Order: sequence, then C-alpha cells, then structure tokens
Amino acid sequence: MAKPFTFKVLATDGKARRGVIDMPRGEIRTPAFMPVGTGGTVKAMYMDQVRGVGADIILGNTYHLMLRPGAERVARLGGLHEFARWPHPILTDSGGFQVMSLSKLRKLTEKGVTFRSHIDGAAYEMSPERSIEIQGLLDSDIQMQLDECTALPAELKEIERAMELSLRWAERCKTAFGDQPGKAMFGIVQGGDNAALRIRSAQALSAMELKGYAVGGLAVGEPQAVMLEMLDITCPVLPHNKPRYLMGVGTPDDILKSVARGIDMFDCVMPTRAGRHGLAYTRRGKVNLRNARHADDPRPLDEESDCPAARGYSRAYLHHLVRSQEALGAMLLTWNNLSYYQKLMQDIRAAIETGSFDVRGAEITEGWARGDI
Ligand SMILES: Nc1nc2c(CCc3ccccc3)c3nc[nH]c3cc2c(=O)[nH]1
Repeated sequence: MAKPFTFKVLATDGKARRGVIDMPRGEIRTPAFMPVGTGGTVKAMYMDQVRGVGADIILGNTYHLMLRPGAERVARLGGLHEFARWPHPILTDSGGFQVMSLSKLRKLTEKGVTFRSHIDGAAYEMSPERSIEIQGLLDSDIQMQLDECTALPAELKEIERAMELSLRWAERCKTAFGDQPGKAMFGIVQGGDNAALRIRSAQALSAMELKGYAVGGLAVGEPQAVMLEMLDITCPVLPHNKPRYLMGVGTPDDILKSVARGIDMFDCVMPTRAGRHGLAYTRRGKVNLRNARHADDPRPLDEESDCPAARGYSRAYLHHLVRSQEALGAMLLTWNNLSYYQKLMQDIRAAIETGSFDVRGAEITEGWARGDI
C-alpha cells in the first residue's frame, strides 16, 4: 500500500506551527512556500534549480493544463511529474478560480462552470467531478476542490450563495476523489470578509474530515487587515492536526503575519513574476534593476546569499540584461527571488523551532518593506 498522507506538528510558537507533511513523493517542511508552476513549468527556471533553492513542492494548474496540452495527453505521457521532470510533490488548483479570472463567456450553475478557452475560444465544461478527474490525470499529489471564489467587495447574499455552493461542490469532490491513500484532496474555506460565513464554511468542511484545508477567497485585492482578520476567525475553527494553505499569499510581511495566525502553506506569483519584470528581493529590501542608477554598480545583489544569482553577478550586469530584455535577466532574477523566499521560509521554520518566531518576525523581514535600495 502506498505510504499514506500524514501531517505532523513538530513545534509551535504561539499560533505558529512548524510541521511536516509526508507523502509518497517526498516530504514538505512547513511553513512552506510553493513556487507557482502553472503550465507545468516554473517560468524561467530549470526544475533542478527550483529544487536547489529548497522548494519541496510546486503548484500546477488544472485550467491551463486542460486547455494546453490537455489532461489526457499529459496522462498518456506519464503524468505531470514525468512530463515536467519534477519527481517531488505537486499541488494543483481545481481551475474554478482561473476560469473566473481568465476565461471568456463563462456560465456558472449548480452542475459546474461552462466557459470558453482564453487561448482559442473552444467551449469547455468543468464540474467538480471533471476537475477531480483532470487532477487525477495529471497525477497531482494534493488536489483542490472546485470552488467559487467571490471577488471582494460583494453583497452578503452573493458571498453566502458562493460559499454554500462551494460546500456542495466540496462534498461532490470528496466523493469523486474517493480513497487515494498517498494523495490528498483539500477543501477550500470561502465566505468573503464575513465572519459568520467563514465560520460556517470552516465548520462544514471540518466535518467532512478532509486531509487538509485551504483558506480561499482572499488575496483578491482586500486590505491586509481584512485578510488577517479572516485568518483570526477561520484558523481556530479548522482541525489543529491538518495542514492549512492560504491561497495566493503573499509578500514576506503577509507570510509572517499569516504564519503567526496558524497558516502552514503559501503560494504566490510575486517572486517569479517580479523576476521577469526586473525586480529583485534581497534581505535589505527590493532592488529595481531597471533603474539606471545600477548601470555602474559592481556589487552583487547580496554577497552573503548562497544563491549564485545573488552572489555572482554585478548589479550593472543585471541592469544591462534587464534593459536589453535578455532571457538571462529573467532567469537570474527569478532564481534570486525564489531563493530569497525559500530562505525566508527556512528562517521562519527555524524561529518557530527555537521559540523565537514572534520576536524574530520583524527581524526576518526587516529589509522587505524598504523600497528600492
Ligand atoms: N481555487 C481557488 N484558488 C484561489 C487562488 C489560486 C491559487 C493557485 C493555486 C495553484 C496554482 C496557481 C494559483 C488564489 N490566488 C489568490 N487568491 C486566490 C483564491 C483562490 C480561491 O479562493 N480558490
């Protein structure tokens, strides 16, 4: 029998948890940052580099992969791990969020969502059952339920309708997923910025005894204070011994404050997207390499970093690459940024282990908030 999916909390510091998820394809040290690999690639990175910066798991995307190259084709080619040469755990989103944010002519009913591809306009239908089927064809290790994420601000009755639909879809996804010991299907808490709806959603999902829980419906433009308040309300209602994944978050400051409220897993396009736009994250703040003031600067981004991209190239060279739109510019800055995020998570895990998380929090990201240095 395949090794089952297990989560252990190894240490706590206040509400912050240091844990580990153990799966057949490897373990995931939490709190974890999961690089986004939407179309089966972490853009501008070799998978060996992604592993090299310390990532235990990457994200894939049902919506993008079902449109191109197609879920059945990926299955025929051995599944997403084989296709993309990433043998470690993969978490895939269910696709609903991307349908609502990317596709055209979408229609949402009890059955599921019908939409037209943003690539070639072809018509598709995505039901909870089809979403789980596609994630199975991709051989995804952690599969997300199909849900409806309400854009904020929204009318209370609209938030309630979407939250209740998502609960019915969670039941259908749980049934469709069945019993796959080495894999997991996570429920997604909805409920917008309303405390009562968040509590109802978290309670109903907890009663389904799923292997993990995501907090969705956030990182959709709401103020950080609203996001954090929803975590204060939601996390205590979720089971202590199951992983909690905050979808789409976030900046180092968001991550610190969310770990402090009991979140274990994060994903965000920022480090990779910023890298492709010439922005470098360093311990002493952000550096916009497009800025002409770097043109003659011989210093590396961070000589103390163990990432070759941060230590081995001058800012002048990086500025030149970015200004010339050379592919190497995006590659080196993405490498630097993912390394920065993984170092941040490593420092957070260490701080929780030594009981110094709440004190060290500010110190860990002291440079983050500073602007261009
Ligand atoms: N299913 C779902 N996804 C969300 C994402 C995408 C995360 C994702 C997972 C896997 C690959 C890419 C992106 C969100 N991103 C920001 N806020 C988000 C909210 C939700 C949400 O409520 N539900």
